[in-house]
Amino acid sequence: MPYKKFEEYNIHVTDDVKDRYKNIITDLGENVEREGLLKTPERAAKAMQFLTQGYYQDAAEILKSAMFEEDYDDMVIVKDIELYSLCEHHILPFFGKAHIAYIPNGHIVGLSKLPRIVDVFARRLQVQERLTHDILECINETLKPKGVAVVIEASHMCMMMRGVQKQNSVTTTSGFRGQFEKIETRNEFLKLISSSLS
Ligand SMILES: Nc1nc2c(ncn2[C@@H]2O[C@H](COP(=O)(O)OP(=O)(O)OP(=O)(O)O)[C@@H](O)[C@H]2O)c(=O)[nH]1
Ligand SMILES: [Zn+2]
Repeated sequence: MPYKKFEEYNIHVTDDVKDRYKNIITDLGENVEREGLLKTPERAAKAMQFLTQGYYQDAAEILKSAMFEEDYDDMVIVKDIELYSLCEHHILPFFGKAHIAYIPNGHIVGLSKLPRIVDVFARRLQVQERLTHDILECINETLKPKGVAVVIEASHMCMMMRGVQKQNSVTTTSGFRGQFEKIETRNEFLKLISSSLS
């Protein structure tokens, strides 16, 4: 998908999405003309566009914008990165934490860029497994580190508010590339994030 600024996309899509929300709310049995709902289609359209803005952002460009030459070749971990995404099956939220580690290979990356790319991939219709791999592969292909690891723990509203209605289940997904495929390196990472794991 071509990269387009969120603001550009925002302007021309809002009216179409707003009209569709009007129809959905009416079909659900509500009166869209009552005072409390008058602005709801527009608010919902803006909220949904915000939550899916990742389609119009380029995660690799974000990483490339802050890569610095550096000899450091030990593990770098950013843990407890909160994330909010939408499950592609029900368009209901899933939310939790991402933990990311990499071992530099001549370049380090600006730390804030890791949470930023989590948001880029989370703000799309997702499954947790693909979200995990999107983040992993983006770092692997762009930064070309000696190793990269991503762990995501999340709760899915589609399993809480409806369906199976389980309030306490947490889903963990993980991906490991390069040196993290070695058990000792992987274990060191898991130990360092263990206080954050549920
Ligand atoms: N693997 C995976 N499954 C997910 C994710 N988010 C939601 N799901 C599941 O997607 C599945 C869709 O299954 P279906 O049987 O087609 O849908 P459903 O009838 O609404 O299923 P129930 O949720 O069991 O009521 C469900 O089992 C959800 O729990 C995710 O991120 N990863
Ligand atoms: Zn779901």
